[in-house]
Amino acid sequence: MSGKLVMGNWKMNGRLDSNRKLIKAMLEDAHINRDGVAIAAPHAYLMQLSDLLAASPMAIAAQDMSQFGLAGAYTGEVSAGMLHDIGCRYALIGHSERRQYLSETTAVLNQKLINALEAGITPVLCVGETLQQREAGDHLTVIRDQLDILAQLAPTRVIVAYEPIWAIGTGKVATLDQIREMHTCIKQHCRQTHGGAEAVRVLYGGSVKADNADATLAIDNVDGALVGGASLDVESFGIICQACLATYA
Ligand SMILES: O=C[C@H](O)COP(=O)(O)O
Repeated sequence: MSGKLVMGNWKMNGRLDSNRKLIKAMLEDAHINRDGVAIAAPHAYLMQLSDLLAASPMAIAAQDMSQFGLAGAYTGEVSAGMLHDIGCRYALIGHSERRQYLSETTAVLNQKLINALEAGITPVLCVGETLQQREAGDHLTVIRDQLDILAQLAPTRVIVAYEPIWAIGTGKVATLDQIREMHTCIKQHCRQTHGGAEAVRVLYGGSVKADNADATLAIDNVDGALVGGASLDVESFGIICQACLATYA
């Protein structure tokens, strides 16, 4: 898919009934019900979304996957192969909330990236700095270190999501200059480490809302958005999806 991608990350939210109502409303909005829009739902609801979206060009995404292989004695784990089997096109890898609460290491994330690619799923590697790292002037170094995991992988099959941790869920969206600087850094680093700058798509995430989507998505090197809270509200999400279409040259 060329063009800009909007991915709604429901995080740990949803119930069968409310999912049905939300997806029904999304299917009735032409700005949402189209190619280039994906929903990352909790594992428990991915099969429901696969069924509800069976006739839609919208994609489903996983919020994580097992570091372990295709099958085996790994109680509670969900493998990349299983996620592909139920129709997942994308999977978030290393979201900052998982790095924070579940202490995901670089080695674990590297294995998850490999598992995703081997299963035919496009991984979305989430990177971002803390406010303390930014205030110390370390934000570029932190992101470059997080990107090094991609050095051995095919750049055309990986998406990066830049999410300043201090902007997630806070309503404090990064400034246009901050976003421009970080997205440019990510593409330059990818060009230097594995010659894939043009191929690597970079999404922005961190308090993307209806009232800031136009400006955010119009920035060079912003190839789409990873939307948390606003993806649970069909009106807001529709405006963000519309902004994505409008800013795609
Ligand atoms: O995955 C989504 C990001 O964590 C952003 O979440 P947010 O839009 O609620 O700030």
